Amino acid sequence: MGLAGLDARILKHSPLSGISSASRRPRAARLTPVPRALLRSNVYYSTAGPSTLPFGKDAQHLQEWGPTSWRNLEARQQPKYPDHQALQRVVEKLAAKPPLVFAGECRKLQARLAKAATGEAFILQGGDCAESFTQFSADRIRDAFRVLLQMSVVMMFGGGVPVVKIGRMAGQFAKPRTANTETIDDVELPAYRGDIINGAEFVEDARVPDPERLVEAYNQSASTLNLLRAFADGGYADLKRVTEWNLDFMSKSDEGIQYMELAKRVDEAIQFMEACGMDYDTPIMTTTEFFVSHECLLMHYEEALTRQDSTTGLWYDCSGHFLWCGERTRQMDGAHLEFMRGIGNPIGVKVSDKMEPSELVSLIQAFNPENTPGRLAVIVRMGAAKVRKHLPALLQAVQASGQIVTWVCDPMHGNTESCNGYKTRRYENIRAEVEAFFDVHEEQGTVPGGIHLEMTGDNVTECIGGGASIEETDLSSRYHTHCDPRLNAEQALELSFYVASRLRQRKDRMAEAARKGKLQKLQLAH
Ligand SMILES: O=C[C@H](O)[C@H](O)COP(=O)(O)O
Ligand SMILES: C=C(OP(=O)(O)O)C(=O)O
Repeated sequence: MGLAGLDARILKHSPLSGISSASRRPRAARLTPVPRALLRSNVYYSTAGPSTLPFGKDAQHLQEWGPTSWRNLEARQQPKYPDHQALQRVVEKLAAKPPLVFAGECRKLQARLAKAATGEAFILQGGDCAESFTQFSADRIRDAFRVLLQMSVVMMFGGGVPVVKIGRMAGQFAKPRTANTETIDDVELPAYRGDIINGAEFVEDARVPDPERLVEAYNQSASTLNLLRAFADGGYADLKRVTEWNLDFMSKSDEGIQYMELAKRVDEAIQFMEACGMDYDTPIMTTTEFFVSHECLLMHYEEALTRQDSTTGLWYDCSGHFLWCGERTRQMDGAHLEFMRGIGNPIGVKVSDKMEPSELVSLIQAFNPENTPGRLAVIVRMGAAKVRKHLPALLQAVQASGQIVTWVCDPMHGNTESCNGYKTRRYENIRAEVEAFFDVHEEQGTVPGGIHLEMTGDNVTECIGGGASIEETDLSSRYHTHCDPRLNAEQALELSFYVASRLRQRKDRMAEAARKGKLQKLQLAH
């Protein structure tokens, strides 16, 4: 968003055909105040920049592609709707609705992701595991947005790089499941697959997939986006409000206090720059860019929101700026890959330890045949120990093939465990995976480009540990997620301080390498 310089294209509706049947942790390193870095870190946001096209209009792979070509292939993790005509009516209705995002915004995000691939920016992607109809409220959206803003300030100020903010919001409704059914007390029902598909209550009626839910998800996404755009552009994200973003329940926590110290330094830096004569009232300082993303899972929803950009002729899935392909649906011959390879949005693919290096190279080739920087993020989710074991070979294979991708760490999905009947994750394991991710990149000379988190601005007790000291026995107290456990605001902020310290180290190393390179050149010249 950050609509300054927004290149809003007029989009044509796609010619859709009918539906086929078918305890305390060690503190992060102290951060040094670097006012100039803060200001510099925003510089490239001031211009729209070149619009990176994901592929040429006549790209070979687009010849046989269309928004419906996925239907010829197996689509995993799809609901079985009892009434296909009802589904068809809903898809036609959605196809006539306005796009939620614009092609120009997607291209802008792609340019940001390209920066993250080379270490000139860092991605912060976060939000609910699954958005819910019943928990939808303006306050919850504001609180999630606010924590993401706080985290980005910590990472920008501490790490000295621009942070690209992407919410798992405004469309993150559909969930892939390990099992098709759920059994409680000998009663077996279809699994809950996200509010866009069926209801979470453990009763038979709720679990029947209902196509009308696609419309409700679209409407909720439109309202969420509307609010997010207002927060991003309407004064809430003004850097002068940096000290006001702390959530009330965090004001006395270690993370809240550490954040306030940092925020005051940012505030002083702004005052200093103003005293120097800087004109504060520019969009760079008073607004922010914010993008939205979700898993590209429910194919009929994605197809219905796919539109052709009239200026470039390319197709964009206008349900969100960034879409990712999940670990369970990334088969080379599957419908999800087929659909995603043709859309112009920047995309991601989740990768576990099951991925072989050669398979990853083929997958990247399929998703990004023209090797466009920023087009593809590889989101690694393996668990800390597995990252150290398996990631080096993946990095080496991709490097050897010359492929440009943005490497992102999802430290949530490889660390899920069961405790007292709850699905949970331990903060220490999450942090260990982030640490391993940075370490391995450092060893391999590659670039850690971002972090992907299931998190919330709420004071929930779903993940164990961290400075918040949530214990196993606390899980029952505020466990609100409909699917997977999320970091609460305090835990998420704590993690951002750790990431900031690693970004700072990375920046210092890059500066040192550049200095040595210059010195070497000078020595060679004499
Ligand atoms: O969020 C991701 C998946 O939907 C989730 O981890 C699957 O969980 P399950 O193994 O309980 O189905
Ligand atoms: C399902 C998800 O992830 P994965 O595909 O990595 O399991 C998710 O991010 O919600």
